[in-house]
Amino acid sequence: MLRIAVPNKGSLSEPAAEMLREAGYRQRRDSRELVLPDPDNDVEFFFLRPRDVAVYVGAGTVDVGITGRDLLIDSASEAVEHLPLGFARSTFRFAGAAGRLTDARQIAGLRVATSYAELVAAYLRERGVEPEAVVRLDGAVESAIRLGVADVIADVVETGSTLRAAGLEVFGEPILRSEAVLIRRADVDQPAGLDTLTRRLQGVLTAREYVLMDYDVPLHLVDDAVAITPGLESPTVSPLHNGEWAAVRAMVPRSQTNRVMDALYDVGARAILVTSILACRI
Ligand SMILES: Nc1ncnc2c1ncn2[C@@H]1O[C@H](COP(=O)(O)OP(=O)(O)OP(=O)(O)O)[C@@H](O)[C@H]1O
Ligand SMILES: O=P(O)(O)OC[C@H]1O[C@H](OP(=O)(O)OP(=O)(O)O)[C@H](O)[C@@H]1O
Ligand SMILES: [Mg+2]
Repeated sequence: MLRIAVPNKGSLSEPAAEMLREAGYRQRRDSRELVLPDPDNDVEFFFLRPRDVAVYVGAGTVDVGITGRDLLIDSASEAVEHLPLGFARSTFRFAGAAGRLTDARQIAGLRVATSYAELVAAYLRERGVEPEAVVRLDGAVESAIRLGVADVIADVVETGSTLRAAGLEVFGEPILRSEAVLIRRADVDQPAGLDTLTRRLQGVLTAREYVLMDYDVPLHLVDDAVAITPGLESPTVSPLHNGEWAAVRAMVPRSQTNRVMDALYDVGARAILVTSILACRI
C-alpha cells in the first residue's frame, strides 16, 4: 500500500486534496483526521504539517508526499522532486525598505529574517555573502524590519500585496520559483504504486491544461484548419454524411481557446464546440 503524505493546513492543503480527489482518491471530510486509508486505490494518506512532509519522505517512513519546492529545499532532507503539480505557485524573494537595496550581495553584514533559514543560508553561502545573522521566524516575516529584528527579509511572494502593505520592496534576482511538487525519496527503488499515482496526477494536470475542440470544416480546408489545431499527436478527422465536410476533434491548450476558435472561424470552420476534459490518460 503506497503511503502518501499530504499537507494538513496552509496554502497547499485544499488544492492538494482537490487534485487527489480529481485523480480518483478518497479525501477526508473532517480536517482533524490525520490518517485516511483508501483501500480501493491501495493507498493510505497521512495528513502532516506542510513543512514536515519532506522530513517524513526523506526518512522513508512515508513513500511520497505533496509539499512546496521551497519547503523541500529548506528541509535539506533526502527527498527529491518527482512531479511538479502546478498549484501554489510563488517566488521566493529578498525584500527591504523601499529603494534601499538592489542586490543580494549587499546583504553582507546585515540581518535577514525568514521562515526558510536553510534555503536562505545556503543561497547566500553559495554566493560568498556573509550576513550578520539569519533570523528564523515562524511567519508574518514582513513585520521583522519594522519591529527591529532584521534589516531585510526573505519570503514567499505571490501577488506582492503583503509586501506592499508592509511598505517593503523586493530586490535582487528571485531566489527560487516554487510550486507544489510530488516528492519521493532519493536513491531507492520506486515504491509500488507510484507509477499509478503519477499517471493519475499527470491526467489531472492535462485535463486542467487542455480542452477538447470539435468543429466542422469543408474538406478542401482540412489541412489549413488542422495546422491551427495540431493536437497532442494528430487530430481525429472524420467524414460528415454530406461528403463535402469533415468533423475534426483535437486537444487545445485551455489558455488559447478563444484565439484558436477565432483562427478556425477565419479559415472557414463552423460549429466550433469546446468541451472540458474531466479526466484523461495520455
Ligand atoms: N500566498 C501564497 N501563494 C502561493 N503559495 C504560497 C503562499 N503562501 C505560501 N505559499 C506556499 O505554501 C507553502 C507553505 O506552506 P505553509 O502551509 O507552511 O504556508 P502557509 O500557506 O503560509 O500556511 P501558514 O502560514 O498558515 O502556516 C510553500 O510552498 C509556499 O511557497
Ligand atoms: O504576495 P502575497 O500574495 O501577498 O502572498 C505572500 C504572503 O503569503 C504568505 O503568508 P501567509 O498568509 O501564509 O502568512 P504567514 O506569513 O504567517 O505565513 C507568505 O508568507 C507571504 O507573506
Ligand atoms: Mg504562511
